Amino acid sequence: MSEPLVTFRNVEKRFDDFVAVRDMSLDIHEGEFLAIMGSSGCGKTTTLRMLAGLEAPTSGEIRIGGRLMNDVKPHERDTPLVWQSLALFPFLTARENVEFGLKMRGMAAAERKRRALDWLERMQIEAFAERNVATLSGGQKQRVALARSLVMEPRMLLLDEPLSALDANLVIRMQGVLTRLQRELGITFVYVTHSQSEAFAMADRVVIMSQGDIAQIGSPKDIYRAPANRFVAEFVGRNNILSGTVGETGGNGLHIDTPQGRFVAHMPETVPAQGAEVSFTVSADLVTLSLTEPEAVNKVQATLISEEFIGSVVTLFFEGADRLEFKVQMQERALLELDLEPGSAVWLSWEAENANILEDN
Ligand SMILES: Nc1ncnc2c1ncn2[C@@H]1O[C@H](COP(=O)(O)OP(=O)(O)OP(=O)(O)O)[C@@H](O)[C@H]1O
Repeated sequence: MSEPLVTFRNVEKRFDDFVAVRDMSLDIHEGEFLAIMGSSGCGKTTTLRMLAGLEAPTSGEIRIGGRLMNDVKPHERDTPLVWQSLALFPFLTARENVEFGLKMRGMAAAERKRRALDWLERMQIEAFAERNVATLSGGQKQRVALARSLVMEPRMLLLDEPLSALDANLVIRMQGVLTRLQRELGITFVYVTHSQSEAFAMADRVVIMSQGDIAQIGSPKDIYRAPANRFVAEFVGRNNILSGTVGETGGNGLHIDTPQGRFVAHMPETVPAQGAEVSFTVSADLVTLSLTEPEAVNKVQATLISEEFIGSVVTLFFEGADRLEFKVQMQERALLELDLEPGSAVWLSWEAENANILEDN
């Protein structure tokens, strides 16, 4: 693979005694869409600000295109940042804001106007081109800010919650617009968000951060199907997490004894010793629900507690032995055929290959 565009090597950022980013090592490749996700205060924005040159790392190295960037000022970089609270010029129109950078580069008036209008149109706000930005809504301003950065066709764009002020429908539309543009233009996107659906829908790779550390880096599918640790498993998606001790190994997989019964998981690359404590996850959409006892290796009896509908997908919450919560996700249509109500007793089952052993508990 070619040299990464960006490398973080053992980067730490401290504010006095507080460690906001700890020993971060990360490569970002040219043309990649990388999302950084995590709960509030985990260090996402600090990471992005270091990349933009707005904060200097306390230790470690950040390189862009091979060049050491630790002390390079923001204006000497080709890495514009689109913020939650964006610094548009309030006394200019939307179009003038978008044109600003091109004007600074000395582009002729007609050409920069054409380009600014083109980008405002792509962001679906051409109707507001001649309006003073101070009179625009938060979501309209966010799109002007995106147009203003994209019109410069930078090599890399840093985005901090750029869609946070938009309503749900517009978020989905803008996700489509941004991913298409990113692929077409080949710009490297580093995109900070606390929204899992946004990160997973758009990014090639997702970095999950927890209290200044990287908890996992991987494709959305890898992180969704094979969370590496309990933090990621709880943070991402609808995972069932079971814990127990390793029974005999070999044969058809790893046997794990838990308070809910003995289960079989497919053999992980590093086989834990007999008697070791392990946890494994099963995605809620990989659990099968039956009214009668199924012919399955892994099965539990459980009682329905509640249901949660999001669009046509429903998540069912069950209680199993030892009061463990189980989640099952299915299409609403399939649920209707089962005719369940709170208190209904069912069987839940899953394949051994869908049990993912956590690398650390
Ligand atoms: N200039 C600063 N001085 C002191 N502490 C800071 C400073 N900037 C950030 N921090 C602290 O560092 C931690 C990480 O902050 P950061 O803004 O990177 O979090 P985040 O993951 O982007 O959170 P959010 O999703 O809430 O924006 C927080 O605890 C924050 O209070």
